Amino acid sequence: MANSKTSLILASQSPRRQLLLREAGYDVTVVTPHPHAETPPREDELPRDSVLRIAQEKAADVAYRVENGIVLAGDTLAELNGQPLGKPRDRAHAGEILRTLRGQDHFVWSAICLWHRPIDKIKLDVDRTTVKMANLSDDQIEEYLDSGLWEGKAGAFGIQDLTGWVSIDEGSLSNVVGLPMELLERMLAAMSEDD
Ligand SMILES: Cc1cn([C@H]2C[C@H](O)[C@@H](COP(=O)(O)OP(=O)(O)OP(=O)(O)O)O2)c(=O)[nH]c1=O
Repeated sequence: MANSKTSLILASQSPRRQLLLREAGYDVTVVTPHPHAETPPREDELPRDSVLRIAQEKAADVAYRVENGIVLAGDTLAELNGQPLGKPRDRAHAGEILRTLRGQDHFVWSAICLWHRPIDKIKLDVDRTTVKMANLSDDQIEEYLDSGLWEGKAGAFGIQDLTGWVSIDEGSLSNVVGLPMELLERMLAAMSEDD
């Protein structure tokens, strides 16, 4: 269970992952993975497999720089009809993604990799949430693009920014924000049971 004594080394520059962990009472130290640690989703790879692979790449990059403790890395992608939707390149790309997603049920996948140093025990798992985006008007999309809040977010949106416009059909909210907290608790429990 999460408690104030659980210490994690967060292999992520994501402020949202950090906040979710701190709000849940974890003691967090951040060590950012090198940008080259992560290789982008491949064309022949399912979104589920991409997030699992990339979460492990980020964890590995930090694990080799840490002597002791549990390293945590995550990765998040949206998926529409089998196609991965990552972070937008720029405003125009964000608009294109949002026009594709509006009115659609789609998935958000987040993977977690836990890497226990120095024994190098690794746990890797993934969660999926089904998300519905309202049929946003062009004006609503422009308003959101003007806010700049789409930057750095998979699927070009933050469910936390679009209250009332995006809802969850099934699954975890924290998974959409980038770190499925329920899955994390189960993985940490499984890791300590193995000891
Ligand atoms: C779909 C969705 C994504 N996101 C965010 C979560 C992730 O931070 C981001 C996807 O990018 P990621 O590559 O998973 O993570 P990151 O680049 O932010 O951080 P790092 O690689 O250092 O771990 O999109 C939201 O905040 N809200 C949402 O509704």
